Amino acid sequence: MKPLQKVNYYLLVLAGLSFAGLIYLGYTSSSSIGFKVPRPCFNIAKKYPESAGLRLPEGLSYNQSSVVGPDGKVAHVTPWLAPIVWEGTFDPTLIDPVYKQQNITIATTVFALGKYTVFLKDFMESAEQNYFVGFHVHYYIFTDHPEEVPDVKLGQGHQLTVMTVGSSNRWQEMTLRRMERLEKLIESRLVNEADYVFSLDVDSKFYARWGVETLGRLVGAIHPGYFKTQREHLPYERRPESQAFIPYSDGDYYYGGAVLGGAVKDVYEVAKTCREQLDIDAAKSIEAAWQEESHLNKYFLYNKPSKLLSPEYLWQAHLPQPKEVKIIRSCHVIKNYAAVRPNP
Ligand SMILES: CC(=O)N[C@H]1[C@@H](OP(=O)(O)OP(=O)(O)OC[C@H]2O[C@@H](n3ccc(=O)[nH]c3=O)[C@H](O)[C@@H]2O)O[C@H](CO)[C@H](O)[C@@H]1O
Ligand SMILES: [Mn+2]
Repeated sequence: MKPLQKVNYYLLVLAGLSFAGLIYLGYTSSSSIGFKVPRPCFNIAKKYPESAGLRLPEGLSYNQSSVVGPDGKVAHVTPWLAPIVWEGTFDPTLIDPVYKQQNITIATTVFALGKYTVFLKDFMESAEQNYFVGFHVHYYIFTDHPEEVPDVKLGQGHQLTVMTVGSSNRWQEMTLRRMERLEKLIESRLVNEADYVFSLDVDSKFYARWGVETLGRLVGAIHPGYFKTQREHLPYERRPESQAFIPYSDGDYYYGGAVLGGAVKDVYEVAKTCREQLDIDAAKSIEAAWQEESHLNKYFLYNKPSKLLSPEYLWQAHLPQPKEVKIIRSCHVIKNYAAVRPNP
């Protein structure tokens, strides 16, 4: 090889190595705590702005979104064009095979502390009939009574881990600490173990399919009690001293605290932010009107979910079923508060 050819050759090798290095960095440095990067593309967050989140500027004046229009028809999209999942908006025969190809795992956290372990059997048995049947599901059951976790036969691809945690003597504390525990679980395990995560209330039962149609970057469920309510009457936290404060002039949907889901990375941001806001409130001895549900509503107001689940996915047994709700997929059971909660 002539000297000039040699230099060219070395330059080519160097360029090749640098290119390989760049690809490697793209794969490994896309997130600070090393989230499982969605398959073949790297730096997806940079490439697709949607992954960076849909923020609403504070102080903006806009009309409230309606879930049921004046014609009695339900809305299938939000004003920021996120789908609202209702019966008839998706086709299981098409959507299941599409998601099957992705070989995804859906982590699901369920808290059953104190006397709430009584809800586990019905929750788990009905989940096994309806919840992501045929997909990889990993339940993480948080409880202070591990011996009370029922032995429910799990379907193919479903597994369960019991997470033993300390007890609390206030029910508010048990529900409030879910955000912190979810944040820690994501950091320690879910970053490597799952693609999506749902955090669900245990005092409920599944009656119909809850599947891959519910997956998205950031997912919330419209609370069944308030989907026809004017914004000024929504039960948001209204005291400016709380971090969950939302002014009467603001707000669109009211989301139930019983459902939080999405891609692991996005749910991590919710859990971390809400935990921080809850800590600030606690230091000021203020507890939001509906505990973490109030903080979740604040988060979702300014960081728009990419998909909303209709009240089909979060119903309550004491409510009459209106004509807009064709099917109830998951329903909160009627509970005797005095019997299951340690304090009023
Ligand atoms: C339908 C809906 O959106 N429900 C929300 C609502 O009332 P709920 O009456 O549904 O709250 P809840 O009593 O079910 O508590 C929320 C969850 O915390 C856990 N838990 C609670 C108490 C206890 O002693 N042991 C225990 O394990 C359990 O997983 C339960 O499902 O407001 C709560 C906070 O105020 C939560 O935001 C709930 O998600
Ligand atoms: Mn509940």
